[in-house]
Amino acid sequence: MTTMESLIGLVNRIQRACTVLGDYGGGDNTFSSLWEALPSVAVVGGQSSGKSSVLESIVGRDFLPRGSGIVTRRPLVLQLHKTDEGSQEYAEFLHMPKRRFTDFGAVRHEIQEETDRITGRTKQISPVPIHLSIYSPNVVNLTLIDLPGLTKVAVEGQAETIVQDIETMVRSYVEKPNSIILAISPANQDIATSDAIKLAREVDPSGDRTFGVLTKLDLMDKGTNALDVLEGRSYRLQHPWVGIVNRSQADINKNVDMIVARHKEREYFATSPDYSHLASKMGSEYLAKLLSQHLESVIRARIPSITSLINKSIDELESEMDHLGRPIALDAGARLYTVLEVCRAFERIFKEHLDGGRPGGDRIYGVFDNQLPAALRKLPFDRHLSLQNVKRVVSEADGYQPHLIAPEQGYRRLIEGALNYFRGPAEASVDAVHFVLKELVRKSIAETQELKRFPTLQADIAAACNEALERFRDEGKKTVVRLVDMESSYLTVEFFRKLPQEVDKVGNPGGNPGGNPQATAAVDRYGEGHFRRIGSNVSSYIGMVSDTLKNTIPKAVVYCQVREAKQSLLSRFYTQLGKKEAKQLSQMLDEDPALMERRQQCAKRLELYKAARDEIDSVSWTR
Ligand SMILES: Nc1nc2c(ncn2[C@@H]2O[C@H](COP(=O)(O)OP(=O)(O)OP(=O)(O)O)[C@@H](O)[C@H]2O)c(=O)[nH]1
Repeated sequence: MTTMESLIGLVNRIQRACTVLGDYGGGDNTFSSLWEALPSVAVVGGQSSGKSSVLESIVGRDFLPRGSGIVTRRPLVLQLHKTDEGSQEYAEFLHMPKRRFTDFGAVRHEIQEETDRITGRTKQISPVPIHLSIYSPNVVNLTLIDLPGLTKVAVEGQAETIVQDIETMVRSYVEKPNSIILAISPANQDIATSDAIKLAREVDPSGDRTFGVLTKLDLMDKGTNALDVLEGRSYRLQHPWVGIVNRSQADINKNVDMIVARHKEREYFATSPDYSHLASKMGSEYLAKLLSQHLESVIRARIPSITSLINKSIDELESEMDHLGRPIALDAGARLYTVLEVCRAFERIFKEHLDGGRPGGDRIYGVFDNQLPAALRKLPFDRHLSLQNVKRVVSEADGYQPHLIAPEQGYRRLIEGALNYFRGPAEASVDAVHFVLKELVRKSIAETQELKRFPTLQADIAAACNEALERFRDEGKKTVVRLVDMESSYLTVEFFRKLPQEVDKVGNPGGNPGGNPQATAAVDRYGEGHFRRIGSNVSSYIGMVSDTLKNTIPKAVVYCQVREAKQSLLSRFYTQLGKKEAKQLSQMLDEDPALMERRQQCAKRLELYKAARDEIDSVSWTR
């Protein structure tokens, strides 16, 4: 069975971890707050209602700052730990963990000093809590949060907004559903005017989590009593009202000991004609026990939901941390490793785009299968091999002496002229593939999760890839143009060997294969049929070349561009990287500051939740 001590102690430890890691609610809303999930008792009351007195009575010690105006200007998280009878009482602040305070006057002084450290000596308020733990045999295990007293008017030296600021801060504590409200009202004032009850009614209309405390019962006018309130007739709450008699100002001035004051209070109720029937359920000691039991039962009920919040938050934070990437190491070697790792991740994605697995590589095949053949088909060979042009080229090639057999020069000029047209589609294929590759680089950079954190490295990789792709494009162009030039430099002889026979056949419709070609040529030399035949011969030669180039251009493009991009897109970049100094490497890894900040916050949060999970696990083991 989990002990009460361990449960309240558990929440105390988690609360301390929360404060150390900056989670005290109300702050950064991008994270779910663990603090807000923890049950706590918030002490609320108007100024001079007796809040400090109630807290001191519960502790049995005089340790809170006193004075005029707003004394409590930061929340005070007061964690009470019961120790063995006879052991020495001491106090500890979270902000100075090494020091044990046995002098409670010094505790008061430190609360004042620590308040001023954040708020300055002005009368400003701050939501950052002060954590104070008190270890004593005279307390019960309990955690209370003392909040600034609600006020109605700003006094000299205070900002006009102070009234609202205090209410906003107090409200932020009491409106969360896990907060138990200790609403302090003085008995010598009409309950209907109580600031504490007014606020409690707003945030907890059912009165489920409000404990009403009535102070100053001894200061009520003679002949009146507070039974209507204490017995729940004036304002009904789910929990019974508790009446309190604290030290009067005169007692404080006389330094009446708190333990003596507790005795006096007990005596007051025991002997009071009005309240003796309620005596066992009145007084600060009873209040402390009641709260402790209630807090314990609330914590017990909340543990499963706190555990699931913790586990859910750990999962979320871990996946966010994965997403954000690990923090970057400081030494040059580790930085170089990080850069290489990121580059490799990028290259992996780029290759997936080319090889399949990710889309885009198919567009390269699209260039070879559609764009190139379409461009080849569109070449203006009809114009080039029109009767008129063939006639002109052949005649010009013959000069003053017409050809005798086949117009060799004419053929060559016509073919060379036609072959030149192939340069266009060849170079266009190189360009088209270049743009596909460039687009794939852009996509791959965007898809490389690891690169997202490093805008500079992203730009460097993009520049290196584009530079490499330009080089591959140049090489690709040279190669395809060379393929075309090769076609011009040496024509396929075999094709032409067949020509005289064909000419012969055409010239000899009778089909005499042994006929004299010279004679036939001489007959047709100036006829249209002769030029048409030349045109059609050249056309079929060009068709043959076109078929060849349709196959060889893609080979050249893949060889020079695609294969190179796969194998050595970042080769030069890697060579340069090896020469870089630590400083240049760290410039490459200059993360987006917002991302760095977010990672730090996530890491802190994760630490908090893991610490909290360990705390909960440790309690479970003691069951
Ligand atoms: N006689 C008597 N005096 C009380 C009682 N409770 C508080 N007082 C006195 O009322 C005055 C205000 O009490 P505090 O405990 O300082 O009240 P507080 O709400 O903490 O006041 P601030 O911190 O100024 O908001 C002090 O002089 C107390 O001695 C009580 O039950 N009986």
